[in-house]
Amino acid sequence: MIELTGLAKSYGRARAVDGMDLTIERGQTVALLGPNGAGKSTTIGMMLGLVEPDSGRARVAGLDPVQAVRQGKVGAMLQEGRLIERVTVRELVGCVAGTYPAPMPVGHALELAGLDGLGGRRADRLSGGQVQRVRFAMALVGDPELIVLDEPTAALDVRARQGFWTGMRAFAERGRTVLFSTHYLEEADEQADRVVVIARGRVIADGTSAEIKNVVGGSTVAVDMKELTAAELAELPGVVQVEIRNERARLHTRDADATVMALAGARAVHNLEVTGVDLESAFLALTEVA
Ligand SMILES: Nc1ncnc2c1ncn2[C@@H]1O[C@H](COP(=O)(O)OP(=O)(O)OP(=O)(O)O)[C@@H](O)[C@H]1O
Repeated sequence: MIELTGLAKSYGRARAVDGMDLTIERGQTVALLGPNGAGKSTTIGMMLGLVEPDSGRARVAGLDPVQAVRQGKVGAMLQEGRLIERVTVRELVGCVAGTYPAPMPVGHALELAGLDGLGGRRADRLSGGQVQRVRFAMALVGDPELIVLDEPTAALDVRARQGFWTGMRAFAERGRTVLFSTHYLEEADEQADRVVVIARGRVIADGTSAEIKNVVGGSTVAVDMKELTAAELAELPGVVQVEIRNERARLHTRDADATVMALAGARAVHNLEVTGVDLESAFLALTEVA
């Protein structure tokens, strides 16, 4: 659905996107995760044909991004953009629907975006969170093959955020492709099939959130020390570091399953505890070393 090859864009001396290669299959929900200034918005801008790359190529649904947008294959929700004044929410969303070849009924888009009851409200008399939902309805009303959302939940409170993701999942379940950028690691973890971490304009990690966690720290396996010495524990499969405190060993491992199996083989499982690295630590470690 999306194919970026060697995509690059600089603003003066700042290299916003620095040779981005990324392929996203149809039907995937992908999070683009990265710190401020990582290049997420610039990448999205190039995918939508809004930003001209210096080099490399972006293809969307096999087309040049501008063509893909013109043919109604893409819906987008960008970070800024005021709504047109003096029209109702339903009129506004209906107007956007009219620019797509096969839109969904406006009422359905309003429902997915959590706007039922607000269709008759003037678009310039809404709260920040409601505006955000109207922009979501505008992005999905065309029933596009791909929806691209740049930090979609930035202005939403916890409840509105939950509502937003319910609507987004319902949309994704129609077999649609979703790409969203976020700083919220929990969102990437919970909502995406795949997490692409970018820093300094490059992809630095790409996989399921479980895989991303594994790349960095894997897990910690703790056991009471009995049968094995510290040196023997350090030799177990997956183990990268051993800490011993009060007769208890904490093994940092890249493969908790293999480590635990080996411990079991040595009959050295006593008070076993396995903890995973959370995505937050994985993300920080990745973006620091990038
Ligand atoms: N129009 C512009 N003019 C000059 N520099 C820009 C412009 N847009 C982006 N940049 C620079 O390019 C880099 C990448 O910015 P971009 O907005 O793509 O990152 P981002 O990951 O979306 O950040 P954020 O999470 O803060 O929105 C930053 O260093 C930014 O200052």
